[in-house]
Amino acid sequence: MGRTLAEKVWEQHVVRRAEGEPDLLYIDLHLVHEVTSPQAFDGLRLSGRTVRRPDLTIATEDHNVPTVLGPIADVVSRTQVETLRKNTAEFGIRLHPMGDAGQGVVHIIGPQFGLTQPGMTVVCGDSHTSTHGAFGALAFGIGTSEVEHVLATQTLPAYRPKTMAVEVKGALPYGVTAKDLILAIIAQIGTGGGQGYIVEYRGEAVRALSMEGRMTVCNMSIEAGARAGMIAPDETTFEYLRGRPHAPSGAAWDEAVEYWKTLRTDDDAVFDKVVEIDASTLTPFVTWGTNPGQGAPLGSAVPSPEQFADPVERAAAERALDYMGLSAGTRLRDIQVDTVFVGSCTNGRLEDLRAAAEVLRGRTVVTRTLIVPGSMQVKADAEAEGLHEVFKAAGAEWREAGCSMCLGMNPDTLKPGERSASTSNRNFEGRQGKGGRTHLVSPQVAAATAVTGRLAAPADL
Ligand SMILES: CC(C)[C@H](C(=O)O)[C@@H](O)C(=O)O
Ligand code: SF4
Repeated sequence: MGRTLAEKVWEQHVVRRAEGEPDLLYIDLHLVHEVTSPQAFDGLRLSGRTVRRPDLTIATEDHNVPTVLGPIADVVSRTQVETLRKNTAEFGIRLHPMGDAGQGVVHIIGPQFGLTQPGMTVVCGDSHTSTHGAFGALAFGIGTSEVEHVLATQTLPAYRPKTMAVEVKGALPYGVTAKDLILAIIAQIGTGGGQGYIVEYRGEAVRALSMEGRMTVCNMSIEAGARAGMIAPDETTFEYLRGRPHAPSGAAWDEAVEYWKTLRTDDDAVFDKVVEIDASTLTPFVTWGTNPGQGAPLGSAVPSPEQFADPVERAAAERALDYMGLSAGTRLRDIQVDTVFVGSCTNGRLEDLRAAAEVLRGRTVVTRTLIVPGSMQVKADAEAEGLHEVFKAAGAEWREAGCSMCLGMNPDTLKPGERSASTSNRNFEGRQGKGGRTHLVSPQVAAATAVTGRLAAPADL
């Protein structure tokens, strides 16, 4: 019987298998940031161990960094960052600190450097590691004790998840983006729908996505509860990787591409579960609730909890409406926001900033609008194209790279009761600051919303 992409990459990395035990997987790339690594390094020190492969380990400062130049005011944040600096120096790990040209959100810099490659196993103490699956890598988030295990041994014990295919038929209509697609997928399968599975996104609409769009989709796999998300590598992948600092070159490149081409699900392979979605029916999608599955087309209204047959979902909707300060039947386009955030590892890449700039060019924002590049390289690239001038002329704030308002671990937060349209991936209660209310949207919708002050698509302008 044929094998799925996930099975192929998994099998390629098993270094030890025993009945009734998790497989021991070899890890090709270990990404590290300041939040989930301190105890892991402490553990190494306590047991007198070293880092097995510092050359396969790379660290960056992203969650706690302010996005305006200057020192870190918050003591906890500053300590985390200083601790990462000490740890990486002591254990010989490459670090991209604040202000460094290579610094950025961990899931943006891996692909940007060409470190993330098809067929690899990639881990990080961070749930959105699933982003790297866009390259046909098997990439997942791990806990702090697992971070320690990988640092010490470059391996990870893991049980093999089941496989799920998300078949996206048809083509995305004009103006409908990768973000809308993944929000629609999560609304369909639910935040627990992917639990226990590695999801492979397939089909015409997925093949048509750019690498950046594919990363947006895979990034949010975790929001459907999946262990990982993957997309088979193809010409789009190879073109993205060609010439990047860590991509193979010369004869090694040709060899790598030959191998990468084998990384696809065999025609006779069987998935444990198959979900279908028709891309041609989709429109811009936004969330109204407090989990990423509580979303709906922008053209619809806030649902009434009674619409949910499942009692758990109904109760969740009730609570969400209460927290969000929304009432059933309100048109989503009538929801007024006071803050717009374009950024994060979901939508903080150059293509996202271009999309936002296209909408904001020659227009003026009426909300507080933060445009935060996902990395310093993205910032440099955007500035080389003059995008920062477009943002500034529109009245938006152009910031330094970091996780920023994706989560309240740095100075960029919402105040209680404030409402944002955010290109990030989580709309949990308090995620962007205590009492803050988050609507997840695409960069295009974010920019249009900044112009009108209400949830809007570019076509509304
Ligand atoms: C802080 C970190 C552990 C966390 C994660 O695991 O995803 C963060 O990146 C997030 O997006 O919530
Ligand atoms: S940008 Fe957001 S989702 Fe991504 S790593 Fe940072 S906090 Fe997590």
